[in-house]
Amino acid sequence: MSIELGILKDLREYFLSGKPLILIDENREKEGDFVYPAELIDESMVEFFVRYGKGLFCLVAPEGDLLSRGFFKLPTNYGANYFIPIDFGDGTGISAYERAVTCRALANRDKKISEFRYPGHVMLIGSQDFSKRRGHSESSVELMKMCGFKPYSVIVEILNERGDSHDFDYLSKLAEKFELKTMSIKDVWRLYVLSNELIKIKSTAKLPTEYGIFEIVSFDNKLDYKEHFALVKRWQGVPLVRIHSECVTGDCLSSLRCDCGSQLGKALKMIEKDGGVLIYLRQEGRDIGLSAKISAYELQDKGLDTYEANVKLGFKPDQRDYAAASQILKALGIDKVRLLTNNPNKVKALESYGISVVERVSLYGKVTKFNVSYLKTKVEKFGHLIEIEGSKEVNL
Ligand SMILES: Nc1nc2c(ncn2[C@@H]2O[C@H](COP(=O)(O)OP(=O)(O)OP(=O)(O)O)[C@@H](O)[C@H]2O)c(=O)[nH]1
Ligand SMILES: [Mg+2]
Ligand SMILES: [Mg+2]
Ligand SMILES: [Zn+2]
Repeated sequence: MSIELGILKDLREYFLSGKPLILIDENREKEGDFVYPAELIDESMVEFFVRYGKGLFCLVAPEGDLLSRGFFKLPTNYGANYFIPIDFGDGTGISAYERAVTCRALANRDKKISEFRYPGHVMLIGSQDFSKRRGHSESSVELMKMCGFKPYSVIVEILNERGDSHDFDYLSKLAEKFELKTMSIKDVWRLYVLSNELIKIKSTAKLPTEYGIFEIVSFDNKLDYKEHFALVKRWQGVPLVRIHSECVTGDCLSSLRCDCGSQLGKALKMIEKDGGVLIYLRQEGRDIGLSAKISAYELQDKGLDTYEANVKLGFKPDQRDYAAASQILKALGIDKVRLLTNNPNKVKALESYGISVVERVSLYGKVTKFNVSYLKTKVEKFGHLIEIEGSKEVNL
């Protein structure tokens, strides 16, 4: 059994043992929620959520499921996906026992809104596509499904003694005190990518190029809905693979500010000769987009380096995720690669998504007086393995 399936099996047993998970959103909200399967929740778990969570007690279901059963959205001016809060049964609705009954009733797919009272005391949230929104709602529902429960979760934000919901230290102390498991939404995303086939081959055509004749392949992509594509040359054994992030300035305009264009040409030559795959990821500007990259260049013209400029603009130094690349490789029937890169983070990222990198093959681009400081920053701040002085491609 893969490690991931083992994790999910353990998690199922953990929930069945009557313990909630602490799910941490480290990127967007920087908050932690208790999460528990709606079909299992009972009075004592609701009481625990209310006593130790203290945030908004919510029941999450896929948006389409709620709409199809007649539940309706509350108006919102900022995109929150709250639905009308509900009660099941004819009591006051607020007791721990009654809120547990309401959650379990909603988890019974046959029950329509007409069997509930509203507005009630259990806030309903519609979860959306996990590929489009990576919040507590989406990740908790997907986690329920991956653990073999129905797609209904109960969540509540965890507030510390002062009522602050952004206290990671408090979360780890609470986890220790009650021996609770914690996971990040990023962990859930990785399990989701490993458990679901989100990218499939769509079309394949012949593409004669100056470097030789390749097959160009497009994909149906339900992972991030971007138009990544691949160039393939039939290979023997473990394929030579280049995972190339889009760089319009380098790849199309032969910019000398970076080494992307020369890397692309070199990679195509090597793949044409050895056989293998070039995956072209639509991740312009280390995934900040072209116009933001030009703003980053503007800051670099004023003296910031490529790392500092991203951060100054409010981005991470490198926004990229390689989940799509891993699924494209699997769609092409590849799970072992010889990877053309100087970037150790790409190797680590691919391996975290289940691709084994049997060899890293350096791919030096041109070193020019226009890109030497950019390359030095990549070595010093991103850990890239480029021997600038040693590179044969130097024309300073
Ligand atoms: N934000 C930002 N992105 C840049 C800058 N210069 C180049 N890029 C982007 O960096 C990415 C480089 O992609 P790759 O060459 O595939 O990856 P890498 O990190 O250089 O690692 P290698 O595999 O060793 O080439 C592209 O998306 C470029 O658009 C810059 O100054 N700022
Ligand atoms: Mg949240
Ligand atoms: Mg590069
Ligand atoms: Zn570039």
